[in-house]
Amino acid sequence: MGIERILASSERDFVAKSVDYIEECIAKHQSQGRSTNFVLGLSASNGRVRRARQADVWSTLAGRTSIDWSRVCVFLVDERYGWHCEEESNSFLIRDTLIKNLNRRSAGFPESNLILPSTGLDSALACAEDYQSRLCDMLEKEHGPHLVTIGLGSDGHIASVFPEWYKAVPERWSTATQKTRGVLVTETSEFEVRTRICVNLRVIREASNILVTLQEGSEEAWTNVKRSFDEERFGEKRFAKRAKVVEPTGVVVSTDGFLMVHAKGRKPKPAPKPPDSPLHYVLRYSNISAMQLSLDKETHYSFVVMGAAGDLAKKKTFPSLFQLHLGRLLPGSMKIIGVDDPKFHTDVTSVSDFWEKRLREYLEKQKGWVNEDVESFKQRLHFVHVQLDQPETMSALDRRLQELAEGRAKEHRVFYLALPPFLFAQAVEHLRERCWSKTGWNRVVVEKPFGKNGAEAAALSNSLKKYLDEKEIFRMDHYLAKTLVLNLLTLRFANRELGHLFHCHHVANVRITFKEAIGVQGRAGYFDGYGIIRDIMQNHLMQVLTLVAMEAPATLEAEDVRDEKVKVLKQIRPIAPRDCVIGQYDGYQADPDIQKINLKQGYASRCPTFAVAVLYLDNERWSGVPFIMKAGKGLEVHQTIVRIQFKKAPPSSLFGEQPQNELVIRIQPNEAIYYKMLAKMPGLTQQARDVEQTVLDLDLKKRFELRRTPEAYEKLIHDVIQGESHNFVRRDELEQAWRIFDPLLTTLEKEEKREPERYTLGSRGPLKADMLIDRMGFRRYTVTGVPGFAEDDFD
Ligand SMILES: NC(=O)C1=CN([C@@H]2O[C@H](COP(=O)(O)OP(=O)(O)OC[C@H]3O[C@@H](n4cnc5c(N)ncnc54)[C@H](OP(=O)(O)O)[C@@H]3O)[C@@H](O)[C@H]2O)C=CC1
Ligand SMILES: O=C1O[C@H](COP(=O)(O)O)[C@@H](O)[C@H](O)[C@H]1O
Repeated sequence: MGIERILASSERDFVAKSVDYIEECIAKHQSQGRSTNFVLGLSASNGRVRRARQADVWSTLAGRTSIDWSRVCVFLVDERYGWHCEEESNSFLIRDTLIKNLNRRSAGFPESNLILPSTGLDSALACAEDYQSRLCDMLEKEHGPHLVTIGLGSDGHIASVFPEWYKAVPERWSTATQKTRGVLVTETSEFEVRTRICVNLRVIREASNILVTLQEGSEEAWTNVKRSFDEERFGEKRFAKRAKVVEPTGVVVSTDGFLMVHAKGRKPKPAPKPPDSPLHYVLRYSNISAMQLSLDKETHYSFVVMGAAGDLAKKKTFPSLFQLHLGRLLPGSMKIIGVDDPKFHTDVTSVSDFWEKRLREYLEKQKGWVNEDVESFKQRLHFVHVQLDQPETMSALDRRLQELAEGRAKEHRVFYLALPPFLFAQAVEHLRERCWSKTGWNRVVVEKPFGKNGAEAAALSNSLKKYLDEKEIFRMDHYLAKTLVLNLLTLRFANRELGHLFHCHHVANVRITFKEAIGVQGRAGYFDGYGIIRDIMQNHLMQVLTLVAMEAPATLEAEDVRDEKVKVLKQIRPIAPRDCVIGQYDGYQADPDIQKINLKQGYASRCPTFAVAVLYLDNERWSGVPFIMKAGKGLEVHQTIVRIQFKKAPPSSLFGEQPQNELVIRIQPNEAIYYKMLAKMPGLTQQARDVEQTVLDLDLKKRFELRRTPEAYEKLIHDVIQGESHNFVRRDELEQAWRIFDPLLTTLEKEEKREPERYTLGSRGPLKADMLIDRMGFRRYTVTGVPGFAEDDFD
């Protein structure tokens, strides 16, 4: 009886050490040439963070090839009963991780060796009885369990034996500790699923090995179990005497961070009353290995959000940080510090204001968390006031960050500027002078807009350059982290044959289209100063175009990818004003913010909420192929699509007049790649008329069984912390993008003062835009392959 304690220094280490432990137990059993199967009892955890950790352990375990999986039986230590969402059950988690991965690599695990409760049965009792009979037969036959994994809860519970449940009714404790193996129906008010199916403590304590994971929040429960256990075994005096050199449980610290057990002692006396944790009871009979995630004592991370009380921070930055927290993707020792100026946001004066008035609404909208997840996220959060016109407040921020680092040797800092661009330079100057870590790296994230034209962007870059090295600047364009934008290089260069189709030999035109159904509500003030060309085309769509058109980079390293992007950008001609149509939706002028602007400037806003522009690349690959960019707000749908329309076969070719093939990459919503191509319809004849356009379809959600695709902001924030800069915009990319758009913007705004075409809110945009697209040679084929044109069916 005793405890071996295993300390893991990071999430990755936790998973590796847990899997190593389980693998070792199984390998030892199997190498002894026993005739019985190894019986592994698994329990899941509550809360998204812990379940994600569990899922990682089980998926990784499935990859261990030293295990003979045909000789392993797996059962569930506990399950939620009456949970109507199947995906949240523990059985689903096992199937979705361990079993799925074992099957994927044909590891020979027999389905009959998986024993799970049937929660579809009519009552919890019937479920428990049924499970007990199947489980106990297996345990009897295999002389198991050989290993049981359990977590310790903050209330001291293990598996689904909750102190509140057995303390409420005295007989329940004897049921939980009955002399024969059994399955219980228990209850908890702690978690969203109250009724539980759980093996009794006899099953757990009979296991040859028990692995207890001590998760966030269970430290106190763990200390209490140890204390009362030691008092029972050694008495208080012995406890005090031994405490100096050896932990009271008999645990000796070894230099590699593992704690080894040398517990010896008397026979335990039966507990007079139910203990505060069932773990106490199990400990009296079993050897236990306790796995604990300990915080990194060397390195501290601060993620500082400047402008934390603003719109971007609450809508994008903090929800993404929360998701990363839920996915265990933030370093354990990372603190998140919201920083704002009390002059601008007088309602936020403390961290609790910040939580209540800014974050709560947006974070609680996210799915799949439980209170523990929110509480552990809150532990990371701090709020500090800084006034950029009072630099000493920046020094106070520095002192606060040092305090939070608690004397760790290395301190890394991310400064995320969720600020208007006119404040970037001032903020960076003060940060660099007063708030720069001297013991670790510093990174600054800036958000678009990067100026209103090339000259402004260059001035901004120059002022940042005064204080920062280019590798310390992370210019964010969130389109670069959308799942299918990230996929573009893979699609083109991993599929070599497909890559060859991206060439003027085959392509008639390329369309890159962004449509938003909403207008500029709430952002009119900002938007009117920029317009759709600067807001969407010059950055987001230009980045997409670059990835569609560029040559293969030498490697996937950041600088190689960005070098190649700059190369193709340099080959793009500035847009000719005749190749552009702009529009504004009806009702834009009625926005109260726009009316104020109109009054001030003395004329009705000419800001485009819609634009189509045609770009040409002067290089071997793309010569003569029009790239048609379209972006609009207040349109008929919300979607972003890249459509590569291939050349038409000659009229007298084998199959006559046929629609053009298209490769479509739907970036959002519902990420998909589909290829509209020709096929012969089933039937006896084989004529040109039997050919029809059909679709080869890759729906990413269905194909990869994705339950949730990460938000682009999550990916980019994670990249910043990792120091991965390939999805951020380099200064020269930005300069090139402005070179392409600057002449067009000058002509539209200063020379022609062009009035935008009006279009109905919720329509496809102005007719003139379709006429331009038609002139560029794009032909629309309906789903059945019939050509169509806007004039015929304009809505
Ligand atoms: N995996 C999947 O999920 C798949 C889904 N589909 C769905 O099937 C439907 C048809 O797909 P698809 O054939 O690719 O796309 P559409 O027929 O919807 O659009 C094809 C092209 O025609 C243009 N267009 C549409 N309406 C008009 C119009 N009235 N006048 C002029 N041009 C027009 C569009 O341009 P513009 O962008 O300017 O409107 C677009 O570029 C879509 O809803 C698509 O999502 C199809 C295949 C696979
Ligand atoms: O950067 C911007 O992007 C959003 C659209 O982003 P998405 O990820 O929802 O496609 C747009 O609404 C906004 O005007 C623009 O500034």
